[in-house]
Amino acid sequence: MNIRVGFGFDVHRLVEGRDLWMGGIKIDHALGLLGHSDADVLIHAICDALLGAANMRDIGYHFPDTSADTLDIDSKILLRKTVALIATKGYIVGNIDATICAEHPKMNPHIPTMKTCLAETIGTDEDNISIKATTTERLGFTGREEGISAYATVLIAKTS
Ligand SMILES: Nc1ccn([C@@H]2O[C@H](COP(=O)(O)O)[C@@H](O)[C@H]2O)c(=O)n1
Ligand SMILES: C[C@@]1(CO)OP(=O)(O)OP(=O)(O)OC[C@H]1O
Repeated sequence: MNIRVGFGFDVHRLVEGRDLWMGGIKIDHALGLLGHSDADVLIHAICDALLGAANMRDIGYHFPDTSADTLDIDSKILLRKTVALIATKGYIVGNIDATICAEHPKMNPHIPTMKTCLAETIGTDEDNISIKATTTERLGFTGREEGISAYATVLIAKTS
């Protein structure tokens, strides 16, 4: 079996007047992430990791932030399209391990729902999706609550 690893990283700025989308779900919070899309930073990191694993460039290459087609788009659509892109090279998602860096809100209560949502979106078992969260101990831009970042590592596999 041909397996490959990929890594993704993304950052979005926290602002007033936007919804906070994370891992495909809307989380109740005073601030939301700014972006051309819904700015779901976790999904964007996962898309980049999948594309990197398949050596297929990155999310902005396939879904430009200059396009009207991606304005305010639900990032679950981008994730579904990314899974379809790697499938053109014969790859399926093996497993995903991701970390969200956010001072607030607490992600832990939402992680089971995010896992269910992402597993459905990708078409894989929930056990293949690990999501973790950490503060940065009030240090840096995430610690000052100016933004949220996310990291993702993935394994993809070609079964034939
Ligand atoms: N936005 C966050 C950040 C952290 N968590 C959970 O709290 C634990 C402790 O965080 P530290 O940054 O102090 O290590 C962490 O391991 C997570 O379980 C969270 O849910 N949401
Ligand atoms: C997702 C896209 C496309 O809507 O835009 P943003 O929501 O701004 O997100 P980013 O992580 O900067 O990169 C990729 C983009 O092209």
